[in-house]
Amino acid sequence: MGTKSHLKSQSKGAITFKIIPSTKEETPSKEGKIFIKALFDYDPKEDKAIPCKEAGLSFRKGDILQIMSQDDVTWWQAKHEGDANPRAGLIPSKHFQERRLALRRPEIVVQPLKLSNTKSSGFRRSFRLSRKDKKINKSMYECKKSEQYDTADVPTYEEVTPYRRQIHDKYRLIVLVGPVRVGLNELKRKLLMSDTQHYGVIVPHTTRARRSQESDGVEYIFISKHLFETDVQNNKFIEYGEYKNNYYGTSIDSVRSVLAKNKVCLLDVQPHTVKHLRTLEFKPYVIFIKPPSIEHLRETRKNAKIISSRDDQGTAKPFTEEDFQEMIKSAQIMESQYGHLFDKIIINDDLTVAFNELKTTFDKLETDKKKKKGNRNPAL
Ligand SMILES: Nc1ncnc2c1ncn2[C@@H]1O[C@H](COP(=O)(O)OP(=O)(O)OP(=O)(O)O)[C@@H](O)[C@H]1O
Repeated sequence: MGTKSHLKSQSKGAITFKIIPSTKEETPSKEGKIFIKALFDYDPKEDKAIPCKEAGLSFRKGDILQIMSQDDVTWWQAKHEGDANPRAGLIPSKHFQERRLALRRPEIVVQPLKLSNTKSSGFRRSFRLSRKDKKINKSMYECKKSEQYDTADVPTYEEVTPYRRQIHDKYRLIVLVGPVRVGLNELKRKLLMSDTQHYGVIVPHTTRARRSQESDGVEYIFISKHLFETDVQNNKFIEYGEYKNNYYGTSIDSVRSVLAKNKVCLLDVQPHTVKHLRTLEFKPYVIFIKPPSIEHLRETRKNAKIISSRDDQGTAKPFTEEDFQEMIKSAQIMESQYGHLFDKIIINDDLTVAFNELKTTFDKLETDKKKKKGNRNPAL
């Protein structure tokens, strides 16, 4: 969608962040330590190529590893972050892992997701309905190079740097991703209601006519088609789409304005958009909301109603078996294609349990920071 160049040019907002040259994997960080986030699961016992299985270090997708040596081009030495044991284990180097995964690629059959774009009419309902209508660890690490995923088709490792929010820093952006109808809006609404001062959502732009009960800048920011198209040209939108001859979009500035109010900005986007948001300015914490098994969907959603995506008047209908199957299939595709971008996965089975897990995740991030910094400032 081309928001990247714009986002890049705006990334100066981060004060404490240091970029390292993107081509030098071996460049040590300021403290002389290199940390990487694993983007795949690794078990040395399953690896036929490793020279000594006992010397290997197993890890899971999402683990943070500290690199101890990159002297060998094929096998790096690493240990789990925070592990007091000084003994490092062998892990495949980025180059080696990329090469062998690329060779294995034909086996992986991943269907491209049908994603909303300029001409799409099937984008999330939340895009079209105003939010007002619907009442509403451990140490943290963040990406060092927002460009990495653009170049690396094969997810292996991503270099990260310890995340320390400074007192005057804004909150990180919270990005929620999930298949259509999994319950993103419901969870967002509950979060907003739980603390309206702390959480915020963006006001989307639209070119549709304002209705009598609506106010500009509240339900939507109403703009002309011409201006919308100019803004698209200028990469001002994170996502946009067309529905019934009108444009709807989420602008980058609308995210900034929520963060400027010192609120946690809750934003739901298509998964392919996440990589454009992974900038030094936003440092998004990405949560994938996943459906439970089909049996649990049948059980939990038996009284739930969905609003038809083809109907702007809000007509509700019950979930069908097809809706459930689609949700599960779409979640599988999302996870296999974009799983390496998710910081956390929450299963929306029982709504209250999912909400509490979401809340605990945020609270934990904040509590950890408060403890570390010894002050009362919330930090996400
Ligand atoms: N855990 C749950 N248990 C029961 N019902 C749920 C649960 N989560 C969501 N729902 C219900 O499912 C329906 C769809 O949820 P919601 O509108 O939040 O989904 P969404 O992912 O935001 O949809 P869209 O993609 O259309 O924007 C709503 O009626 C909601 O109340």
